[in-house]
Amino acid sequence: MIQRIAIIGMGTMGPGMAARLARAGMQVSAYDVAPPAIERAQSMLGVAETVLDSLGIAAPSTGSGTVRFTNDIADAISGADLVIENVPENISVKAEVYRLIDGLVAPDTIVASDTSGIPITQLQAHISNPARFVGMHWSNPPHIIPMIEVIAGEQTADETVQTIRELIRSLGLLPVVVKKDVPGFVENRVLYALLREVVDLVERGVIEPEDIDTCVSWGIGYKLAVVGPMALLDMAGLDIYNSVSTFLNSDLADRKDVAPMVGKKIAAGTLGIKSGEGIYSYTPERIVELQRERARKLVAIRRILEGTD
Ligand SMILES: NC(=O)C1=CN([C@@H]2O[C@H](COP(=O)(O)OP(=O)(O)OC[C@H]3O[C@@H](n4cnc5c(N)ncnc54)[C@H](O)[C@@H]3O)[C@@H](O)[C@H]2O)C=CC1
Ligand SMILES: Cc1ncc(C(=O)O)c(C(=O)O)c1O
Repeated sequence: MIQRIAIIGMGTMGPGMAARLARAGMQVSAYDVAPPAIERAQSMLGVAETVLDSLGIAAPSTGSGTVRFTNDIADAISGADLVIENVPENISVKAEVYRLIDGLVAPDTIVASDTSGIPITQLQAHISNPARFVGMHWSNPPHIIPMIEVIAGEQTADETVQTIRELIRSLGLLPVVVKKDVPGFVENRVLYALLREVVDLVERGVIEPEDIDTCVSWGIGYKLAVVGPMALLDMAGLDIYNSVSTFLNSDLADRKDVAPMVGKKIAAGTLGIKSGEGIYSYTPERIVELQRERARKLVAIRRILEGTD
């Protein structure tokens, strides 16, 4: 049974994951190579805990369920039943972390990666016990979004997939097992198809960013939270889908590279919220306000969808 979990990498995703796992009674140890990241993660943990309170996900009454920060990877991993690698989406950075983990874990410890879409088969080539290596892809913000993808690589044992699936279920979350180790898995294949199209539409001057956000959030986004895309096909009618696809599919964005608009913004140092400007501009006050407002709305919607409101 999984009780002790080490998270390696405490940037954007780590603190929310740690908070959520601790609420389920897990003993979490949290490590990052960068001391400022640990400092930031400590305050982000507090924010995530407040959101979990508002979701009604109470801390265990038994005194279990803690998050312990450490700047020593051996200390973080010692005694862990599960190690979740959560470092940047770069195969050589991840491989170097697996090399370190390899020398520290017990033979039966499961090592999971929160990769957004690097095939698990590629990642597990860098670890000496690939049968115990699995993809565990959380969605951002991880303390609020209940769905987690579970992905086996070619060498992952079925038992490893089942253990992680059961762990996610025991947290009260929704595991989705992806049956083939395709790049991007499923969530990001769907998201990136949408992102490629919206960036293309803005780049071609078809629509302004604010208007496409309204169109997607209040049109398909709002609807998809209630009616999944396969169910939506039935709601619209397969004959309609067939008619529209006949003229539309060949006109959809299909570029293989990344749109120039994105490269230009990155070259100018405008990366989004983290640099104060991206598609939109953000003041520090606006960032705090947006984070609060988004968490509040996501919590409210989730409670309604779960029927708890
Ligand atoms: N940002 C997002 O929306 C999502 C990201 N992911 C995936 O999760 C993983 C982490 O992503 P983020 O949290 O966004 O990245 P991030 O860049 O915000 O944080 C990564 C953290 O890893 C630390 N780090 C770097 N090298 C390290 C090492 N050798 N040992 C320990 N720590 C190290 C960095 O100091 C940083 O704090 C990536 O694989 C990413 O693709 C998955 C779901 C959503
Ligand atoms: C833009 C973007 N890219 C990747 C991910 C991910 O799931 O890995 C997300 C996310 O929201 O979680 C994302 O927004």
